[in-house]
Amino acid sequence: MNIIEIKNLSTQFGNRVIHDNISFCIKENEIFGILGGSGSGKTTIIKQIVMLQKIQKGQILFLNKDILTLSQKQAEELKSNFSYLFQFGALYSFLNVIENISVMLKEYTKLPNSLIEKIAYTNLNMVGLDKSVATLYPSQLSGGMKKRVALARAIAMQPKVLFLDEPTSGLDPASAKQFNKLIKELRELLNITIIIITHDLDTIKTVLDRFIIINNKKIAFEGDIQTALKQEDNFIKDFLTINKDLQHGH
Ligand SMILES: Nc1ncnc2c1ncn2[C@@H]1O[C@H](COP(=O)(O)OP(=O)(O)OP(=O)(O)O)[C@@H](O)[C@H]1O
Repeated sequence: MNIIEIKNLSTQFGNRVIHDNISFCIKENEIFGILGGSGSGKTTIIKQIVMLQKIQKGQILFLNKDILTLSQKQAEELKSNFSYLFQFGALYSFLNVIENISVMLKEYTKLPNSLIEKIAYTNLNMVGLDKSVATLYPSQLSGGMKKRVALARAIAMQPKVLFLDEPTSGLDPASAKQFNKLIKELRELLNITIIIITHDLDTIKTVLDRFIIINNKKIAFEGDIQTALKQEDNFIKDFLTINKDLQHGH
């Protein structure tokens, strides 16, 4: 079952064409990657899916419904299905860990504080952090811990679709590997669809079920890593440059 379908999407800014008639589907419960060079329009697609950026030409369907035909109320409801972990998704420095995780719940739900706190602690646990960090402030956390807290905040509202923009950037290789493992565990635990923008070959190899590579305004590749590695296309080969590493599985 497709959760999101992009059909014949074309986008240009001024006279600069970013996407030229691109189409692809994201299946429910998969971990899907959007890959491509800098400026290839990865973020723009995500912004269009979550209705932060206007669709200029083409269609985007969410669970078979054209998002351009939604009423204001339906659009708001749709948006509540989405959650993000932005690349520089900063935590509020003046709030401690548990308060950071609770922010959205406090703002957008009418749940009693005691329940919000329980949910926040559950989410803290889900991202692999001990409750002893609950009262620490962001400045007291490592980069990997900050990412985990931001992830806990992103899943607190129980989204159907989670968007991760370069989730492992800035992490050392070991922390990045652990974070990748966590992403897969969360998909199982929460039964959600995860859409990732990434350049991290370990993420591409071990986390993504399928991905697209955008090049020169078009989709240069759509499929899984095994299929990608068999492509003769030079651009795809170059894109997966460290493919020795990929093929040998370490
Ligand atoms: N609202 C906008 N108005 C004008 N130009 C824009 C707008 N949004 C994006 N662009 C341009 O469109 C191109 C694609 O941007 P986008 O952020 O989607 O790329 P990206 O693939 O996510 O890049 P990166 O990997 O560097 O984050 C860029 O050249 C950007 O400057």
